[in-house]
Amino acid sequence: MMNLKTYGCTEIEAIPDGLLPGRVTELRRERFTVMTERGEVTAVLKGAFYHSAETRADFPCVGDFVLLHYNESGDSLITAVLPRRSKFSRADYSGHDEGRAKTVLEQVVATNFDYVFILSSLNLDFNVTRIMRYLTQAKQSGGQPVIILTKADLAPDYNLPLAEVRQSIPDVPVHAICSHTGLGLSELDSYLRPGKTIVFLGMSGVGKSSLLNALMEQDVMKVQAIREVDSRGRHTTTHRQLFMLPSGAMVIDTPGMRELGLFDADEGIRAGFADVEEWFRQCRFTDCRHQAEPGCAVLAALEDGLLPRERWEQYAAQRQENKVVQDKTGYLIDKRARNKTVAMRSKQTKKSGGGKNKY
Ligand SMILES: Nc1nc2c(ncn2[C@@H]2O[C@H](COP(=O)(O)OP(=O)(O)OP(=O)(O)O)[C@@H](O)[C@H]2O)c(=O)[nH]1
Ligand SMILES: [Zn+2]
Repeated sequence: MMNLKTYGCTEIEAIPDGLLPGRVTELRRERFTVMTERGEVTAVLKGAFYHSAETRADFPCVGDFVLLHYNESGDSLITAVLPRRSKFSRADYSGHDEGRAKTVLEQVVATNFDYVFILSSLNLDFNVTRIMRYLTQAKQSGGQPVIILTKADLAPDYNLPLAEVRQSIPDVPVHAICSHTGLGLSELDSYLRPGKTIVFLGMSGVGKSSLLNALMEQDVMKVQAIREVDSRGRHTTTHRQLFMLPSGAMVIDTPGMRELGLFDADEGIRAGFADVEEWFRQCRFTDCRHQAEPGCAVLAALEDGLLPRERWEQYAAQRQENKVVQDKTGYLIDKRARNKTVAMRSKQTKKSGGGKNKY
């Protein structure tokens, strides 16, 4: 029999009779996969849950420990979500018409992790300020941050940026790795202990899938280059979102976790270039592209030397780089909205009895 301790369950007080504890390893639409001491089961939420949950954040997500009514011959029923020791949430705008954000819902994307690996690549877009922004996010989550500098093979001398990060952020461990050669991976052993759970935070393309594959010692995730060719489906063989590593540690990798990294990239530019974007408000046209438009405040500021040309070029380069990331974010949001519409439609069909068998 599987012991739930293997899945990082520390202690559950007084389990009511007839209920079985488990950990959510996967969530698709409204169906959950839960690891329990009786093995892996599929489960749905008990109806009462929909009435008693006060906010969306109360609904279970990947990483949660839950209690369920075990059903041998069909879906088990999740009756409760146990208290979380850490969590990441994102703002969910999907319930609203475009451009008309009302109350923004909190959507939880991963829970009960011990470590937050902040991944940042050592290639050209290496940027300590961005790492610090992720660090703020990580600290709020309740997990313990660890900074991972990826693609060490692409840096002429990775010891330089490594020293720079260590100096700027002295209170957080920093490691340089290469998922392709395995360089530095053994330094991560101290985190990869049985029962420990890890999440990855970082921009698209920093090497999250590659690191997961390296730690899994097999290809469970497609890496970007391959994915662009087949253009569909992130996963190779599995839809799993909580991975058990050979070391006994676990990695949670949900689409929502990946989106967190994407959103931050855009925000990071806004925060890092406030001095540049401030000029935009003085442009004559609100949709000014700051190229050749009359009354463009940016062009005037460049002319007068009030905005250093170098700064403007840095900004433009970052924006360009981020465009790829934003397109991807848009794609994910669209996809989420589509899935939701489909789910709602099927619910309505069920309600009106359209989907039922005829006698
Ligand atoms: N040279 C080098 N390239 C790497 C390394 N790790 C990942 N890459 C490459 O970087 C690209 C992106 O890697 P992924 O692992 O797909 O990145 P990701 O963070 O999962 O990206 P998203 O799925 O968009 O979130 C791929 O072309 C990888 O081959 C590394 O250690 N060294
Ligand atoms: Zn302008």
